[in-house]
Amino acid sequence: MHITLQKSKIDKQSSIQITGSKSESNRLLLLKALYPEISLNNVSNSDDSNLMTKALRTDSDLVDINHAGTAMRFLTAYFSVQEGREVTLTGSKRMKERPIEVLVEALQELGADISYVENEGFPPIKIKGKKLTKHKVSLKANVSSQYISALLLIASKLENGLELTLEGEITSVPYIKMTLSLLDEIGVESSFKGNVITVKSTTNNEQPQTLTVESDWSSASYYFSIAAISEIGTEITLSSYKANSLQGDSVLVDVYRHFGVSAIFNDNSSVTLKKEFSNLEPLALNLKNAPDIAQTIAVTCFVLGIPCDLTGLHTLKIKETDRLVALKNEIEKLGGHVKITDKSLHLSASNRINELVSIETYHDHRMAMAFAPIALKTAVVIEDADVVSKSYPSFWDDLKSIGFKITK
Ligand SMILES: O=C(O)C1=C[C@@H](OP(=O)(O)O)[C@@H](O)[C@H](O)C1
Ligand SMILES: C=C(OP(=O)(O)O)C(=O)O
Repeated sequence: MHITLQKSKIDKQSSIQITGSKSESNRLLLLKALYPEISLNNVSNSDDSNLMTKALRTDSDLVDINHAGTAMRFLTAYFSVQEGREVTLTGSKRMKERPIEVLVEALQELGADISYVENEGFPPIKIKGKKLTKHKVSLKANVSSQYISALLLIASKLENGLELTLEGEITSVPYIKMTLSLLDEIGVESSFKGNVITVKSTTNNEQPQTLTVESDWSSASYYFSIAAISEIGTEITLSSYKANSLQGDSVLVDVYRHFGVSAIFNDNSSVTLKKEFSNLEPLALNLKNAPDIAQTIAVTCFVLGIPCDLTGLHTLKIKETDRLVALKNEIEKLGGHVKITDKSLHLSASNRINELVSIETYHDHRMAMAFAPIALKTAVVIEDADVVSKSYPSFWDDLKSIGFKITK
């Protein structure tokens, strides 16, 4: 479904309730499968979390997680320890191009029985669940933190816990810390010192406990962008957010100050974004800790005519699409100038935006959502707009509710 966003102006004051964090939800859903006494509130209604829920419930021997990267990685670890169970874990065409070797090798090192069904190093994989007896393993930490989180999530159920040694520069660190914080919330002890993470074996925390998922900060990024592009004085209130988030993307609060957007927390349950002033200074930012907001920030800069240098983007090439190439292609269609390397993006200042450009989304929810705020300046077409359901199914309805004019 292609949609057209007419040139729009949003309400001076508006509010949006955003669904739970996909990252927190997918971790907690797995932990709930291991510790059934846990109850969850505000679980994400995203496709990726629905697929995770289904995969954890099914007794089929074929599990297809479509485009869901965290589900693919977390379930690889989960099924490895389901004794006596045999599962083939597969996904979309793109998922079959997203590497999983670092995780598979670490699990095999611990004793897991995993084999590749098509191409070495990539899904689909066949897993024969068994008891893992070893408890020490080293793995490369600069490709994806999801491999590390996957191992940590099952660690407390291993006989002797787990000691992970992380090799090389550690990427997306806040996601690893999120995993450890959630383990701590359910009573699993761990430590993260230097490049070594240890998790204690835990069998006795079967106390009933309810955990509330905070809303998704990556989804909030699109409203930071909308606020930055809107008139001074515009306010958007987002729920349910807290100042002390487990999600690294909450760094948006600091990043968007550059664009004159303030973020004030109200009673630890919502945050109000307000466009306070304009600032056209160039932006330089390393996003290795928050890769999912790179597209949002690049588009905000382009629309405002602000040059930017974004670095630390080495993981973007193996996400839903090669996000560096996708950003360059689409910003250039709109009239911008972008240079990319394998890990950085440079955007030059520009002062015009081509009208009614059709934005290709490459099966990537974040391409669709990041480019939507363009409509505050000029009409734009978003191709395959339903891709947003991967993380934020009601995105287009929510934009309409604050004043965006959207037609099919
Ligand atoms: O653990 C997680 O929930 C995630 C980790 C990040 O991936 P990488 O560690 O591969 O950068 C992020 O991009 C992804 O959207 C979610
Ligand atoms: C990279 C993402 O997700 P995943 O890796 O879980 O597919 C994302 O949501 O931006």
